[in-house]
Amino acid sequence: MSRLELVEVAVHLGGRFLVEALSLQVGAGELVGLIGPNGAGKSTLIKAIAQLLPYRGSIRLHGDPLDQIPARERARQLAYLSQDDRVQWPISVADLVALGRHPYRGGWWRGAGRSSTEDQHAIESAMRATDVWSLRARASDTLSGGERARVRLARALAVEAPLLLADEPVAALDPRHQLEVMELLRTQAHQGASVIVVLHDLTLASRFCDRLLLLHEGRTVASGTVERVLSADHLRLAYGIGAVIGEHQGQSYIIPWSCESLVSKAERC
Ligand SMILES: Nc1ncnc2c1ncn2[C@@H]1O[C@H](COP(=O)(O)OP(=O)(O)OP(=O)(O)O)[C@@H](O)[C@H]1O
Repeated sequence: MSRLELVEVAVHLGGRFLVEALSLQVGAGELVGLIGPNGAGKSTLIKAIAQLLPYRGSIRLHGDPLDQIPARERARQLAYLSQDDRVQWPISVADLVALGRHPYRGGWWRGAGRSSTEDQHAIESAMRATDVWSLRARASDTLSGGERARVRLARALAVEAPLLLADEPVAALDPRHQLEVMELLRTQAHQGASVIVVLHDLTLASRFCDRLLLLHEGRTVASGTVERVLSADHLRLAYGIGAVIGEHQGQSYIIPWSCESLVSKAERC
């Protein structure tokens, strides 16, 4: 059984379908890349899986409908890294990352403030893995964009959830940190997590993901292996680009090269 199973998922908002008839299975140990142009529905789909948007169809985790899993249990099972990187208050980096352990703590009447040895271990190892340990005493609202992105990823990793949903975790990062974060996500998967990552960098998607789902206008254009999804035809269809697709050390790299005429919805159907 797949750990996460989406069947015919649709999100209808603002009078139109933002995601339509989308099915996907993600197993334990898989890193799945969600790609597609701006407005394709990637964040909408991730938010629906995270139960932050109403949807039709079925989303199951370990065979159970996600919307019926009690909120606290769901918060332990599913870590969500949103695209929105605003930090509104001067919370310390360590305290922000520690919020990832909130689902493991009791309510205020059971000593909510106390963190266990496991909590402290999870927080420290997430901060070290994302290279933010040295920032732990800093106020989060004074960080650079890339530092903030890594702190937010640390918070998601601190949950130690079997399902990790990461919406554009490398968008603000320099090339070295991009590679490090992708390695980290792959390590999470190798250690047994199911990871879905939204990416715009097609080479990172190709190098690190086990499978890809290419969305356009809320629909699946292609799904499956990197080779199958990242074809010249699919890139032209979804993004309206011509791309240089090459190979280095046995892996593909993709350089967006030219703007091609966009294929209209009517032509695609
Ligand atoms: N709450 C909403 N109500 C109406 N329309 C929405 C809502 N949220 C998103 N949309 C629209 O749905 C479409 C898909 O948005 P979404 O954020 O999922 O795209 P995306 O693929 O993540 O894009 P990007 O790469 O730009 O982040 C967009 O056209 C967006 O304007």
